[in-house]
Amino acid sequence: MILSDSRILEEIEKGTIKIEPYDRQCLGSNSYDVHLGKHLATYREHILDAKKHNEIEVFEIPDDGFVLYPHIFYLGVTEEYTETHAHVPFLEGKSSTGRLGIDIHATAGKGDVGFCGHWTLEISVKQPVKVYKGMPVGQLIYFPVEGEIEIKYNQKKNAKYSGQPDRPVESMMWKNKF
Ligand SMILES: Nc1ccn([C@H]2C[C@H](O)[C@@H](COP(=O)(O)OP(=O)(O)OP(=O)(O)O)O2)c(=O)n1
Repeated sequence: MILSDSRILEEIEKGTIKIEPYDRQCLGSNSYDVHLGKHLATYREHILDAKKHNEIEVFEIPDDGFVLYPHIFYLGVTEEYTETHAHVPFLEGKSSTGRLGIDIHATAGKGDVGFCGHWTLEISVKQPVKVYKGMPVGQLIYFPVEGEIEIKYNQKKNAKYSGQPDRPVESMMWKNKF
């Protein structure tokens, strides 16, 4: 089951879903449109190492847009800060974004109950494409959860991406023990 527009509105009123900034126009029949924040980032090194802290270079998208290229992997961020306290939020692309050859996540679309923060986007493109800050880029959908959650994401000690700021956040895989 996915929450409908009226159910998303009810949860916003209850405070179990928070979306800031919020605009009623962005609420679809069963999703909420999120927008590209003003910062993008790329990794400093060409060869990444899953055991190491790979650092990123953050830069601002100029007012007249920024061209993304297929051979470069970008991290982006949603303009929206969200909190989801009782449902599982999923970040999906928009069809209009997909039709421009833009993927907004590499493998992780699922969020966690209790996630609070801006969403980091894992962006790759099929052909060069100019993007703009504030453009609609994805949509959040919400699934009800079966059963009690023992520990919500924002209560977990080792949650790596809790409270993400309005800038892209690099992989914290290096914090995993393996
Ligand atoms: N494209 C995405 C997908 C998820 N998230 C956020 C919402 C999730 O609640 C949080 C953690 O996502 P995962 O559980 O997939 O991440 P990890 O398992 O790598 O991290 P952790 O060990 O902290 O759970 O990151 C994000 O910012 N951007």
